[in-house]
Amino acid sequence: MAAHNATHAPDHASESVRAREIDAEQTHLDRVYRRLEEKIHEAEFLMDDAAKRGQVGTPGALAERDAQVFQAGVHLHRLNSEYEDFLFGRIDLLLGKDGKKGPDGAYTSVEPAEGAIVDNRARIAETLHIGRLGVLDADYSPLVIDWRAPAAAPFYRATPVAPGRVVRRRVIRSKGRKVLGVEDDLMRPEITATLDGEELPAIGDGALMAALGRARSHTMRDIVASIQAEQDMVIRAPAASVTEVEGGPGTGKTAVALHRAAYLLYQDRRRYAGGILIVSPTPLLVAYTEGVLPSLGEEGQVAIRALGSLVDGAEATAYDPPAVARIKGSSRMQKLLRKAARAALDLSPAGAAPTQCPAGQLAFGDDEETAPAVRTDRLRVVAFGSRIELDADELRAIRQSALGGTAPVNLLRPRARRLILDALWSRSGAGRRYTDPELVAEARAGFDEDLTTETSFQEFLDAWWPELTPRGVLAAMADEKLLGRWARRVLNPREVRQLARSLGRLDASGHGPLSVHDVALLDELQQILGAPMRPARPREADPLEHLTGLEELTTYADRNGGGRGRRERLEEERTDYAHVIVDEAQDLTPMQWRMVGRRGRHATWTVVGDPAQSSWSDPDEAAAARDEALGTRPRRRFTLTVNYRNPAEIAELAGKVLALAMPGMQSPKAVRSTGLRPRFALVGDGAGSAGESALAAATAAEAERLLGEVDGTVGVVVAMHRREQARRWLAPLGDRVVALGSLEAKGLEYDATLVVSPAEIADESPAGLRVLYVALTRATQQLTVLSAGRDQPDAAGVPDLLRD
Ligand SMILES: Nc1ncnc2c1ncn2[C@@H]1O[C@H](COP(=O)(O)OP(=O)(O)OP(=O)(O)O)[C@@H](O)[C@H]1O
Repeated sequence: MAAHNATHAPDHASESVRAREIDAEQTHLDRVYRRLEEKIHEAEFLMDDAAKRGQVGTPGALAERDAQVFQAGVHLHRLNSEYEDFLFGRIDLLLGKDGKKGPDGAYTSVEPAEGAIVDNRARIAETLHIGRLGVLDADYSPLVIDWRAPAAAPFYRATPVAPGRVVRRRVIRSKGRKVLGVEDDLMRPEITATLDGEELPAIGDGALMAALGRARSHTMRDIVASIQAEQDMVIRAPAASVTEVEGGPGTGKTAVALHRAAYLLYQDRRRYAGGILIVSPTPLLVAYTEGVLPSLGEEGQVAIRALGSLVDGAEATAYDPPAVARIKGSSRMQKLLRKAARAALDLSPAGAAPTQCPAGQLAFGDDEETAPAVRTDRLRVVAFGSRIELDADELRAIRQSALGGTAPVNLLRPRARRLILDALWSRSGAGRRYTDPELVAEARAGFDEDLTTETSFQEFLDAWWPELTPRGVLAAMADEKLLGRWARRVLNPREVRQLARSLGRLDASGHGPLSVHDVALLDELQQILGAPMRPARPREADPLEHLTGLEELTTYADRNGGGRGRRERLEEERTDYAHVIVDEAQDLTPMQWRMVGRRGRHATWTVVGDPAQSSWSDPDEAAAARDEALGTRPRRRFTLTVNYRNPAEIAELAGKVLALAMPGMQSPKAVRSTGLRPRFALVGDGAGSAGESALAAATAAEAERLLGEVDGTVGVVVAMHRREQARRWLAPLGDRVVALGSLEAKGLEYDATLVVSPAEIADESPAGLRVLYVALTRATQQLTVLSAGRDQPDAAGVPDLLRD
């Protein structure tokens, strides 16, 4: 933790020293921009030149041209993106142990040379500026070091306890091309250091506190200028295998995960051209975080997806009450879905069990409306002049035998077809007419050909072994009687009823509102059924890809119009990633772990979470599913210990719920305090609609009061069933206020938070106390807890759950 632990020098510098230091940084920034402009011109020239070479056809010229286009495209893509604080940091370093320089032109040694400090006096031997991208001067000396480069690591890692070569660490604040201020931390306050003969001054109040004090908007900001040492260790951890990060609320897990994605791309762009997937629990958190990577200069290869949007063509919009969520998320569903997918074959529209099959119960491929009215309880064919028939029992036996394999159900159809032909052939007795095996084989080939080219035979197959869709099977499970049969020894009758009712919101073809849990079931079914056999979509030719074969240029093209749609489609089609980052991992249900696991079978992983915030009721079951998804890959574990979000006053109150929810679990240490204690408010008495309107009035009044207190956003957290109500209550207050169901608050933060009826939130589900802990840890400045009768508040309005 660099800035946090740093001994901060009092601001001795006079205004003129401050102005001089700002001027010096301005001069450097001007130089950087001049160099950037030169590079832009160079890149444009190269692109132009490369286009001309395209007309020369020799292989050598083409290879050279491709390399040039690639380089120029990378430069243009990066340089064309104007960043507000392109340059944000600087370190002043002592002479290194050896004289070696890295590829970025900086000395590589971490430790100072012997004799670098004499009698507590030292000379600054190297000054490095840190920015969002690396920029070399025309003579290859480093003007700006990329924040992800090894040479930038001391900017984040140096502390007064282990300062290495760093004497002064400076954060530069700028807007556009203008430097506004600097904040310094001295890592070796005991020494007097000189730079170019002048004493090194220290200015400002430290960068971290400045960053934390800023008002929050509806989107997250990057933290490149103030990443702390323990966070930096995670961001720069080697990519191999699995990196697991735990830490309490506000410790920067989400921020670290996003910065790690940018770091991995910087380290090994080619490898991660295979894509990085960031899985977020809710669309709200996706919207909150998705601006961070572009601000770090990365967007092309990273897909941030909510759990409910991981399956193409499905989008979770519905909410499942906890009891239903528990059934759908449980790993017991695997067995049930396997059974349902196989049994669903029996439900063909004219199948052997028509009474069990409400019309249109299943979707058959794309043309469900024109499903043929073919009998599937017997098969009659005419071959070699005689009639052959298979009855219902024989067909059932054939189906059972075909399903004996483990292959996906839709892919077993050719096998079933072969077994039917075998049975018909044997019934025909034709094989016995020949003794010569060659003649037998010839007759059999003719027999098969005659039958399989018959339209009626194909129609029978289509009806008897229809192509099942995940949605169709899910919809079939809404029939309680059928579901009860399929779920025998897996779910109890009450669970069967709850599940069937919940799936009843889907129409016969499985369309209708899906929940985040349904999406994981669809993914599992997709796996069980296998991809429907469709003609491959013709791939669109991309002129730039044709030129270079390299992803970076595609990103450049996307930025410059035209290519974006294509990139989004590529993301949609991609199901296997090179690296998977799971945010709020404690919340994934076993079925969701299976869904996410399938997207990273060959990936390396970063998994961040906090068990104390888990809204899943059976953590052991989820842990087992997580182990299965991550396999036997070795794991590297990190813990983040400092809460950067909540002031100590709010963290302390939340700690009371933590003690109830997870006895013995340590709260992270809050890094600052505001002196403002959380406020307790009460809803007036009243039952029924009077009580409801009192709650509405008190919620709106307190939200309005908080709006007056803070510059940024106010989050109002209510129990899930009150979400819609609360949105209506708060609508007149404008868009600085957001109403959130308790489960939607995950990962988000607001300047002020109003938590409405803690008891109601805690009673919502078996994990309710942990969900309440999440709600209480969303505020960066102020927190109000509003209690109603069920909260049993004391005279001061403190609800029972939050009393000592
Ligand atoms: N080093 C830092 N410098 C400045 N701000 C930071 C730093 N680390 C974290 N923050 C800020 O602290 C807040 C909390 O970070 P983040 O949301 O990543 O925490 P989290 O561990 O994911 O929290 P939760 O578990 O509650 O979702 C964010 O506003 C983030 O920008």
